[in-house]
Amino acid sequence: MNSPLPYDPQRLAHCAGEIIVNVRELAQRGWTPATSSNFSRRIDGQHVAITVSGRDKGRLTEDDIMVVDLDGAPVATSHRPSAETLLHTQLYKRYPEIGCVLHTHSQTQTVASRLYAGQGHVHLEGYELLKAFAGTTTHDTELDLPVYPNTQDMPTLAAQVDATLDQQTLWGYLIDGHGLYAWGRDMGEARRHLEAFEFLLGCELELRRLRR
Ligand SMILES: CSC[C@@H](O)[C@@H](O)C(=O)COP(=O)(O)O
Ligand SMILES: [Zn+2]
Repeated sequence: MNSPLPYDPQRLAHCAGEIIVNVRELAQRGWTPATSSNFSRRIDGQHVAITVSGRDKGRLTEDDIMVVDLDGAPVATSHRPSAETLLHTQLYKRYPEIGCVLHTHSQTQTVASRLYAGQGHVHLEGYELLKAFAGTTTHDTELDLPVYPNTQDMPTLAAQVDATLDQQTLWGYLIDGHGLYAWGRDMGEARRHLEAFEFLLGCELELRRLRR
């Protein structure tokens, strides 16, 4: 007899469904080129649904979503999780209220990451859309979106993210030449944050072009 699963399969099906529907829309905008990007959703206090490594994120099915524990180890599956699983699980581990992490590779995100890598952050100030970030109630605010150097060494990157999180509340960050991570308490909030960063980075790039 098969041993029972350590998570609720109905909850997994719900999380996988949310990922499939939302990521299809993000992919249609061109934010997940060439199998890039990865996505996850918290199932419960110890388990996370995450995309299988290397899959075409624009055509996800239930077989492309697997379960890992908060250390990133696969649970009841032989699939290989995203190469960047640690960047997801570090957030779920640190913040019990976080329910969703979205990572995309749009052109706007990637170009902005290149332009602002030297500075280490993108300063965002004076935009009405800053109110899209949870906890912000006025446009009269500012935030620095960090830009970390790219590396294939996930523990190194995760340690840099952790160090920043010790200093300030964040809803996302850029990786140089790579893309954006954004998160939230549920899919809707994570997606709102992702879309807000995309829009604000687009504004910064356009302003830079016009001021040249
Ligand atoms: C296809 S290049 C992009 C990858 O190296 C990586 O950055 C990425 O976002 C997707 O990796 P994955 O292992 O499929 O989750
Ligand atoms: Zn990536």
